Amino acid sequence: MTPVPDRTAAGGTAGRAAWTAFVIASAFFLYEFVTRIEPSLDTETIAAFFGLTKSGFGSLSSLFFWIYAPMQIVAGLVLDRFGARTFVIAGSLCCAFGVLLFTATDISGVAAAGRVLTGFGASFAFVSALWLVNHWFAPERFALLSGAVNAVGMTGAAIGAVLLSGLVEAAGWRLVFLGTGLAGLAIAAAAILFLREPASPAAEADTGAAEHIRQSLAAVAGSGRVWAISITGMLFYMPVNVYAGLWGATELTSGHHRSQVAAETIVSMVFWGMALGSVFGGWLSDRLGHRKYLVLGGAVLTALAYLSVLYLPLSAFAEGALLLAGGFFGGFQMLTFAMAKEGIANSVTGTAVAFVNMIGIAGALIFQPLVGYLADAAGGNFELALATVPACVALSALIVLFVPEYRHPDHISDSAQARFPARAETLERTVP
Ligand SMILES: N[C@@H](Cc1c[nH]cn1)C(=O)NCC(=O)O
Repeated sequence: MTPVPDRTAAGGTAGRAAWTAFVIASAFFLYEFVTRIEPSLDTETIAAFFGLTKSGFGSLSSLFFWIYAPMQIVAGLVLDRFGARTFVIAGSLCCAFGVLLFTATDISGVAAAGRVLTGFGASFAFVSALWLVNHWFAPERFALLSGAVNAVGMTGAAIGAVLLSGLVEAAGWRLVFLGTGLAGLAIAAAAILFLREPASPAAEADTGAAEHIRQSLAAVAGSGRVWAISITGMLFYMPVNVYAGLWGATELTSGHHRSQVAAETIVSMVFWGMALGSVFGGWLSDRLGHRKYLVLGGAVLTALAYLSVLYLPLSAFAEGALLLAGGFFGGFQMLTFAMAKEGIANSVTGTAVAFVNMIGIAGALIFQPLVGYLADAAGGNFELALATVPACVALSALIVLFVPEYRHPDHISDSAQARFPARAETLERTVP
């Protein structure tokens, strides 16, 4: 067992350093979320500027994800070995320089290199934030604070998109990209000046690169429990990627005859619900000291909400309210990160979080085109193709039912042991 460092972050200098790390890492996550959606703010002008067709522009924009997804596991491995500070600084710099390169050129190949650099830097944001939360704060605060990181990303991106589209209209996309590039440099500067490394097993690690990779991957990718949780997370996250992120508005306009603006507004409820639900779910889970049945209950309620929106004759208001609820209970999928990392040693937290995230993002790369293909095969019937959304979420509930609720001793702090000895013992036991 790895000794549990003092992660109580109760106040004083340690408390300040912990909260500073939380704010900087959340700001980096929010920032990378803005950079990923930024090209969508003025697709036609940007495509025309680089002389690209719609599909060429789509490919240019999606380069972000092609580097972001595989880099997750690399990010997790290096965080566990070297700590987070260097990678938050380097990641935010790469993200920012990628945006600046994109705006400085009129050659599509150079813009593509900029997009790859942005995706590369961005890949460190989410995993670093959860790694810092894990190592700066007590284990009983992980679910709440990781949910809060998610909420910052979601609300920041939602509000940022509205603000930035206004600015793009007023000042043009290149100036807005220049501004966001500079904002990234400001985050890197804040990290250089204020981000402190927490006490973690990385500080004492002396294994060679090959041995570290072998041991960490064996602990994470070699664990059936981690695989089951990752697939649960992927299926549970599927409505966000597939419904809210791509096809939901199309289904509401074509199947439910909503206007484009009404459909976009209704779909945006998913993100607001998620922001609230990931914080509430995390808070409740930390309070109860349980994860599994909250994931299960959240998934069942999410599936019911999407089933109702897809197949019941409802008013626009009721659709919005149900998607808010679907997003809210969908926010409970953030608990899959806590479940995965808590089952194994503290020294591989970054790799575990990164693995769950990578599988979740891979789901988007599979399901987004799959639903499009199903809709085409069904003669353009999205209502039918989107049955996969509640079906996947229901499947996630079924899978998590068979995942044991288990907490490795590294993730039970001394204070929790002292306060709840019986609960600590129960959590350590494998409960089917
Ligand atoms: N909530 C995650 C995605 C996820 C993966 N598995 C379960 N949930 C998320 O938003 N990650 C942020 C990212 O961009 O990587």
